[in-house]
Amino acid sequence: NEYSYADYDEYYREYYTEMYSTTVMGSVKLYKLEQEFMQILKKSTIELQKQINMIQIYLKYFKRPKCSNQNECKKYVAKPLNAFRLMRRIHQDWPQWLKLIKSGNEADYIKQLENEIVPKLPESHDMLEMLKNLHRVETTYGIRVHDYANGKMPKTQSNWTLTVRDCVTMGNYGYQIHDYQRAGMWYQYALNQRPEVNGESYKQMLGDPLDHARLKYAQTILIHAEVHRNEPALAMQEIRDEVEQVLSEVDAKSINDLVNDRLHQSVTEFELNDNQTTVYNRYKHRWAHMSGCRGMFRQHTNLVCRYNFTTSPFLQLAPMKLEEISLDPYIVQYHDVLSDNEIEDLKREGIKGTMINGWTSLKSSNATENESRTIVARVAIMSPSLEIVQRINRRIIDMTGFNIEESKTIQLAAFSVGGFFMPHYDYLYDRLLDTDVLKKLGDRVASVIFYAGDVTEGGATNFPRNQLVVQPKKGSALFWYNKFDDGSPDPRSLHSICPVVVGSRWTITKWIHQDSQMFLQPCSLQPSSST
Ligand SMILES: O=C(O)CCC(=O)C(=O)O
Ligand SMILES: [Fe+2]
Repeated sequence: NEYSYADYDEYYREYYTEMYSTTVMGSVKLYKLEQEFMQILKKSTIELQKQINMIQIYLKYFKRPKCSNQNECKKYVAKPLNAFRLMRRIHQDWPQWLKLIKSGNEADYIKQLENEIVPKLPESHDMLEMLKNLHRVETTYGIRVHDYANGKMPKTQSNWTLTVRDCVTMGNYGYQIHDYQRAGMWYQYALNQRPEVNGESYKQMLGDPLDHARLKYAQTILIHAEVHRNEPALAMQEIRDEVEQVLSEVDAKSINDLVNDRLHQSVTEFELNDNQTTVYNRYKHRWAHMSGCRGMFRQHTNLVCRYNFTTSPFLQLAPMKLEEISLDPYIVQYHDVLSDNEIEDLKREGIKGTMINGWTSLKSSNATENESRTIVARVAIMSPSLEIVQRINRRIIDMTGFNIEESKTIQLAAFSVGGFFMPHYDYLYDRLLDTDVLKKLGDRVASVIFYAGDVTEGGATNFPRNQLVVQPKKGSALFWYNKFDDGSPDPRSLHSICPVVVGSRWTITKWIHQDSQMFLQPCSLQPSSST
């Protein structure tokens, strides 16, 4: 399988290009870029002001009596020196003034904007990725638009408010992906906002967002109603085309009447159907994933915390705090297994190396240009030659008793807001075992996830089939089996990651492969043997 350069280019872009939207660092870069932009704009006002001052002086100083008819003009130029001065000014001075005015276009600040800001602007796929992330948080947690726009997350309050333009953009995204329920709520919210301070000036420059929102809202109302009346009869896109066609033919007043009528109802039809249109309810596991993320699983009690002394000789000296999350299937969380310093070392090395985009799925061979794949995290595959990686591998051996001789890399992942993973199995079974590396290593019998940080809100590891969620806790590690002792896959190991709501989520993933374990006793970890 050799890559041509063209393929490699594509590969490079897909996996290596850092987007602003997918990491906190990316957002920091954007924040700095905006500050730079503001600096340059500030400079531009000074330069422009200078120019304005000069022009005003010119206008004042060279003020002439206005000649409103032929005779008056004649009278002025009849004085010979006036004619001379007129000639001289126009011949000598005016070109200079023209130059001054034109120089505005070559001003430093414009060059700076072009050279330093424009090349760094985010592209539309970057913006799209961010909208996907926000939409995922919104729909997974069922956050109301009013709350979202005011930073009120299910568990934490953040200090932000979205502007009308922000809300219309959220609406447009919903509309674009056929989520008319969310689109309707965002448009409605935007249209109900009081006019912004300086709104008129913004409108002049950026256009009136509400003009557009009014029409979109009307379209959304009709599409939403039609979709619910008529679900299987027409495809979404057909309904949309039809509604857009109909509304392009009616007068503005009818649209306004429709919009105004709806706007003043306090609870809209959109809100009433809260979980009908999200994609999640079409799939059982997706639904369970969402329930878990929303905190709807029952609480598990009767489990214990204890110290693990037994897995390795080392543990007899430094036992690990172990919390049983579930006995069957066996899922445990080790606490305080990574120190803050180790975490810092690891992140530093990870960031220093190459981080690549972690995608939701492999690119299918018949993928079209804008296939709906999503970046879930930035990932670094870290080499076992690094001291910190050796330490962590040592820790994994101590914790689990497994042999990881053959696969000593570890994977660092950074998820930013919206970062997630849909329910999946870590075992490959017969899926990818035909690749050389995996043939050698064997399937992934067990998985270890270290939490390299706390997450302010969201980001739980979710086991939908067991109705269990585990919130990341800095320095702790989660361990579970993906397969039964006989090597057959355990479907209860299905797991997912709830979207990050606030903050970022750092983890280290280690898959424990089958073949190194041939001569070990995986059942030594069963709770019966260690209590
Ligand atoms: O980070 C987690 O909680 C789980 C990660 C995961 O499922 C994976 O890397 O396979
Ligand atoms: Fe996984």
